[in-house]
Amino acid sequence: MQSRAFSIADPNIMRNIGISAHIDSGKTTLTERILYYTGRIDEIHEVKGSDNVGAKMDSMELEREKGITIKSAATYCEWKDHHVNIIDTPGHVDFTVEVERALRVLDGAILLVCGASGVQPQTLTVDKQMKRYSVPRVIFINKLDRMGADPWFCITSVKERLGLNAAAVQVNIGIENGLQGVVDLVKMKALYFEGENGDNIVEKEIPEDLVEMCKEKKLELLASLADHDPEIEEYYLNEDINIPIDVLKKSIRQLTIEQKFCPVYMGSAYKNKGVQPLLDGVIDYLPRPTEVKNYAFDIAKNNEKVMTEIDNKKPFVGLAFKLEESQFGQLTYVRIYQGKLKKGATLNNTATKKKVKISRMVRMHSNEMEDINEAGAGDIFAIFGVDCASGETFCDQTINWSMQSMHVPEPVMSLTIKPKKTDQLELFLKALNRFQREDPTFVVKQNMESEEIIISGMGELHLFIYCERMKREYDVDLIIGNPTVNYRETITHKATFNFLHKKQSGGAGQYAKVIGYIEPKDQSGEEADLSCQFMDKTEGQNIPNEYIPSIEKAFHECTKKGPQTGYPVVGVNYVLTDGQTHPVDSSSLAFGLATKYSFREAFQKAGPQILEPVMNVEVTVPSECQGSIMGQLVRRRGTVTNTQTKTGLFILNADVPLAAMFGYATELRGATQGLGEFSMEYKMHSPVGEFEVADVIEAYKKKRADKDEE
Ligand SMILES: Nc1nc2c(ncn2[C@@H]2O[C@H](COP(=O)(O)OP(=O)(O)OP(=O)(O)O)[C@@H](O)[C@H]2O)c(=O)[nH]1
Repeated sequence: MQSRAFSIADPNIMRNIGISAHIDSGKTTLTERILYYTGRIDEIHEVKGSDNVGAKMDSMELEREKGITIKSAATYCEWKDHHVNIIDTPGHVDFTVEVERALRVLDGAILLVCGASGVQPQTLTVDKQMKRYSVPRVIFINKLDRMGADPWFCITSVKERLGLNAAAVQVNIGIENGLQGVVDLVKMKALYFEGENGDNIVEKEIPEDLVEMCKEKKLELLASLADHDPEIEEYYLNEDINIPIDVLKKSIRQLTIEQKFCPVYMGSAYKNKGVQPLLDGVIDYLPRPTEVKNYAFDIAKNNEKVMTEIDNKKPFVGLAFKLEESQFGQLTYVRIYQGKLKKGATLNNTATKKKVKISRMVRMHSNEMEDINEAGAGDIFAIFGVDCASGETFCDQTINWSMQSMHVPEPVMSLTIKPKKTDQLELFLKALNRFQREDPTFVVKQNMESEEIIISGMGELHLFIYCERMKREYDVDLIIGNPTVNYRETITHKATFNFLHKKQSGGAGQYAKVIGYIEPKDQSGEEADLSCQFMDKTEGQNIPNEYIPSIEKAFHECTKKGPQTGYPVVGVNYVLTDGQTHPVDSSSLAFGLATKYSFREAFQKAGPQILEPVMNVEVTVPSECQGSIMGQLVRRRGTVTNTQTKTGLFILNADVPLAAMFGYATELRGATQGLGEFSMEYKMHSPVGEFEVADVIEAYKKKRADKDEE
């Protein structure tokens, strides 16, 4: 471990960037190259390389084996006197919360697109996330050395499928095996990457055969900027491509930061072509921390929205955005939104109200670290030995601010697990506890009746990875149950209730009457409203105020377990309009029970519906498998949403219920001699088909009956 004290970095020469993409697009490979060219590592190791070293960023053993990045690692490097923090974000859809967390703290991103496949399902997801957090991006079209690569097809798919105003700032020189370099359209110069690892950039004139194309592409670039920039419009209308470099760069920078434009770079990380100009692009076009607006909520002032300022003199505000268990204790990644931090300082955790002393600060370089004594506004670093959960805010003791909370998606799938041997129970619980603190989408619940542990997450692979880590890191063997889909229940129309709960024979009596209705929530907004809300619309004192809280509580209790499937109820309002009490026999207990019965009764009348998670599935197969693939997905209740054919490949998108996707990997492999690939991401919850409803209800009844028998 190296130890080097750093002085505070100037936020004006700082960039906080992430690299996001569809699985296998080459993020790890690209990051590895970036670390190499910036001098952070001396050698290049391939992701699935035969040298057994593995790329630097994939620090977990499991990651190396699988060759996929499942945990984001933060690192930093220096490029042309700039200090660049990079978060390598995982690409697989099952790990989106890691991507979201990374995007939350970044000021800009590289959106990586595979040069042969263009926009893929996960590209859509990360793009949506970038839009949600207003992250400006530059695009890198990678793998241009691959068979079938076509940067112009990719740019069209970026424009059409992501709806981005994107244009190339480069033109490739050669393609596939013949990829030689790129033309820089801003400077109108050809760039070649010579030497064993492409370290040596040689600038030449544009090759004769590309001159016309470069002129055309430069005009396209000007056209994309002209709509938003009158100065560029002049050049464009005059078809004047000899625009001064600084004028063009200034426009690209401004429009990129405003998210009105995305400059597109291209090359091949693997073949060491085009990475250094991309780094220049990060510095030239992505924002400094000082150019990004961030807000916090002032808890002392009733959560008033306040703007944080990248200013070292202001009180410290930092967000813990990622936790990792390391051999030295819990490692917490922090992004500073305001102020600076010195080792030894004491901070407040706004969520827990606990004071914490910062005794060790480090900068991470994958799984290695460097000790630092202080860090300043805008920077990203890590602290040791601080007890907190991800998403919590730390403040200087003079203020009490909270950064906005992060969007955490609902888990869509569950598994029951238990340790094979009872003496492993303690380790088993310890591991579960740790995984939960690291990952808010990994949810652990105990079924009180069966004493089973149920883990829920974002998909099969997500849960599988945790089971695997349990074995490898804690040596706990598991008994794993069948995966189940997380259904939800809702209603389709309004239904009234008028329910009297009365028990007045012997002992203390019970009397409570509730009148009102339940109704589905308004779903006209962009995102589904899954909350359940209690509304008190009573007038007068037919139900005294003291009973209202127990009615509200009982309603929320009911929504935790829907009557048909035992899964939660979503998107329902319970509106109380009137009621009745008895001078002696009414009580909170009686009103609680009346509410439960009224809800159950009204629910049956309100057109109950069971919802299931539906996935956006993308399958890529050799063209000749087209027919069988369509058939497979239709049998799995899929609805085809898009198909395309490209250089011998057939690409199909379909919405398919998650419950129908179990075992698909094996079926696809069988039908395509192992040549087919698929990926899926959660899209929405939709009503279960009419033929399947009975099965889902039956399965729930059977489960309950089995439990009763036990
Ligand atoms: N031909 C070619 N292959 C590449 C290129 N970049 C990466 N690859 C290969 O593509 C595969 C995936 O690369 P990774 O760098 O692991 O991709 P990733 O996006 O980090 O993958 P995940 O973390 O699993 O999403 C590896 O076999 C790489 O060697 C490239 O420019 N050209």
